[in-house]
Amino acid sequence: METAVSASKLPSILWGTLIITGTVVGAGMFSLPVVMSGAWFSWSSAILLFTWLCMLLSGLMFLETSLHYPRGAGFDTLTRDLLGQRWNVLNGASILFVLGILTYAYISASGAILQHTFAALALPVSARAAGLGFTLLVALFVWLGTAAVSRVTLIFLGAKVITFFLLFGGLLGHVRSALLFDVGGTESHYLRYGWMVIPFCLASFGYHGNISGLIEYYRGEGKKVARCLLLGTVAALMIYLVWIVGTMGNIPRVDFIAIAQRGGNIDALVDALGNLLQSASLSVLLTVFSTFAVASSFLGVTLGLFDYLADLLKMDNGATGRLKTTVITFVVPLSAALIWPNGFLVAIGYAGLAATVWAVITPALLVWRARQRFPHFQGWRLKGGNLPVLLVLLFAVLNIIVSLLSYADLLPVYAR
Ligand SMILES: N[C@@H](Cc1ccccc1)C(=O)O
Repeated sequence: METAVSASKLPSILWGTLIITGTVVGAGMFSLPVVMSGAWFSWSSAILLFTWLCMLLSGLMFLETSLHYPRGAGFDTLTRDLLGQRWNVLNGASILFVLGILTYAYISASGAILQHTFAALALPVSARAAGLGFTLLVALFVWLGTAAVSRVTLIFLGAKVITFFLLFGGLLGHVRSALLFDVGGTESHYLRYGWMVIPFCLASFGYHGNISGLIEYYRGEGKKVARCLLLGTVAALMIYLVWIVGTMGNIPRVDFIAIAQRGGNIDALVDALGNLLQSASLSVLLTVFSTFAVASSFLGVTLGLFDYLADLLKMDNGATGRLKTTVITFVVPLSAALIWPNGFLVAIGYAGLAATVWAVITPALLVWRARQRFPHFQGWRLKGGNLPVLLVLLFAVLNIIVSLLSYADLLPVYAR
């Protein structure tokens, strides 16, 4: 028995770290340079760092709560048991909304980036047609199932990582510190543009749907999972910092106004960078990187939405059942993308607001209730008592206020 246990060793924390980094880094990243252009580099980095801390803490709170329950128990079980059915319905609705609006964002992003790629190959297609075609392809993989998706995702993820390093090696070499610190800028107010950045940073650090899976993967070993959350989010933070240094150190702040006017979508950003770099190989890399980056996260999020809907609607897992679920998964986001192809930035902002419920408030409330209900727990615990819980709740309130003010047009916007 002893040998059997030690023979099946737990997987290395490297894999868990990769899973977390893979989920965290996605569409949100492409919204950052544009929405951060008002607050610019220094303030935006500070806001990014603060958001990272709060999102890591909320993830650890969800982890601590999960350890009181059988392995595999997810948001639904925990929330219903500790916070009641009413909050559980609200929480479920916010999960569904975030996955749905992210699917929309990916369709609009993939249309724009593929149109750009085809144009570079002298093949004119419309963004709508490209988005539609690509979405049907993704839908096919989702219909085929998790095994197909995980293989394709692995290939895309590999391509994404390799092109990221090649590209940013190149981009960082071109960074000019005068641009990064906006030395010649005519405006000295940066912080007032910082508020509206917060929900976008929140969306960019969302990963909380993957924690239950990871607990199962490490067979309830809380300390290992906590390490993966820490390392995985730190890796994402590093990637984001390199990304904003690479973009803000190459594109002058004023140029972002024109990028935002083109809908703030990825193609406009890629265009601006490509023009400034004057390097054909870097432009190609940039296009390849953005295509793979969008494709890999697109598959991950839509598979999440598919599973969630299949479970919610109790759909069967046969070919016809899966086909029905696939249609339900894509029909609303795809129709929205065909009607409004330029809503990428707006969608990420809404995702940030909705994710505040399930990725920030719910984990804080869960851990607070769980500590009352199981006061003598011996397993892994987040240190610091109520202080982190309070910090995370304050962060949630700040996000809600900022989002509402922003929708009421009461916050200064630099580029729109
Ligand atoms: N962090 C992901 C989005 C996401 C949000 C919330 C949960 C899961 C994923 C991105 O940047 O695209």
